[in-house]
Amino acid sequence: MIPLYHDFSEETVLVFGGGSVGARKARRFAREATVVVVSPTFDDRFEEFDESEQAAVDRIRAAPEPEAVGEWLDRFEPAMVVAATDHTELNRAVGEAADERGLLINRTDRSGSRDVGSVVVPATVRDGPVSVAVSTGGKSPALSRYLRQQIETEIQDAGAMAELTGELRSEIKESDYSAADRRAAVRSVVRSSSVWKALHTGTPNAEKEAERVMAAEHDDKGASR
Ligand SMILES: C[C@@]1(CC(=O)O)c2cc3[nH]c(cc4nc(cc5[nH]c(cc(n2)[C@H]1CCC(=O)O)[C@@](C)(CC(=O)O)[C@@H]5CCC(=O)O)C(CC(=O)O)=C4CCC(=O)O)c(CCC(=O)O)c3CC(=O)O
Ligand SMILES: NC(=O)C1=CN([C@@H]2O[C@H](COP(=O)(O)OP(=O)(O)OC[C@H]3O[C@@H](n4cnc5c(N)ncnc54)[C@H](O)[C@@H]3O)[C@@H](O)[C@H]2O)C=CC1
Repeated sequence: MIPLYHDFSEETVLVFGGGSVGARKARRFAREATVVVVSPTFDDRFEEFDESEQAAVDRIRAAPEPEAVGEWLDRFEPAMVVAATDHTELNRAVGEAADERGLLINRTDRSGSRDVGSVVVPATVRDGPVSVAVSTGGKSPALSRYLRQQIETEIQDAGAMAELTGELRSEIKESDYSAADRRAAVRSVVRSSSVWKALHTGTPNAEKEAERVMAAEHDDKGASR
């Protein structure tokens, strides 16, 4: 399996099953998508959603039979469907109906090899625009979760570093740096312990420090030519 990132803004994600797993997936996709959850019962976790999550998640109380699943997909035209019920036949019908319509499908009750369009939801860590996704190929979701917790501390302030180097990249694109010098300059900043330190301590001079590191790298290169 090969990880890709998918933009769900302006899209609908349709979840079948309002148990603990349905709640977790609904919350995950509510970050970007409009989420519709169809289920006869809803777990208490739905009550713990914050305001923006509540606003993005519609709950519909219904218990469709497997033959009726296609109608729900046609009604909401989702980009992705999540099968998260405890009803295997229904989850299978959701998978088939999504496949017939060429929609992405997440079978939460399955691991192992998958058909085209059948996707796995990884454990995800975020810091601003930076995200790290972990999957064990379905072998051990608990390990994905554990590794996600470890990575959380590793990527502290990576979001601020992404913003900072994003700006510097645009600036030096306008300058007379060669492509090779540009790469070396940005690399020197993301590897710089002094820039990371400035970001960790929240001092306002991270940008100045980054510019200093870049200029030193540029001078070094100039000197060696
Ligand atoms: C294939 C996959 C399909 C998918 O859902 O996309 C899948 C399938 C299954 N999970 C099961 C169980 C558990 N899942 C979790 C947790 C998570 N599961 C997630 C993803 C995935 N789970 C996909 C593969 C990811 C990968 O490749 O690693 C995470 C990462 C993302 C998320 O769901 O948001 C989220 C952690 C999020 C976080 O914390 O960051 C825990 C841990 C816990 O709850 O503490 C347990 C109990 C412990 C255990 O079993 O390991 C079962 C058995 C059910 C049963 O026994 O009935 C199946 C079905 C089967 O294996 O057949
Ligand atoms: N991918 C993952 O991370 C995990 C997946 N699982 C799998 O996910 C399934 C669900 O797990 P939980 O949420 O813990 O179970 P749960 O029992 O808490 O929730 C199941 C939900 O499905 C609903 N449901 C039943 N029939 C339905 C129908 N016809 N249409 C719509 N909704 C219906 C129930 O009302 C309930 O809200 C399990 O069967 C298991 O195979 C379990 C744990 C983790």
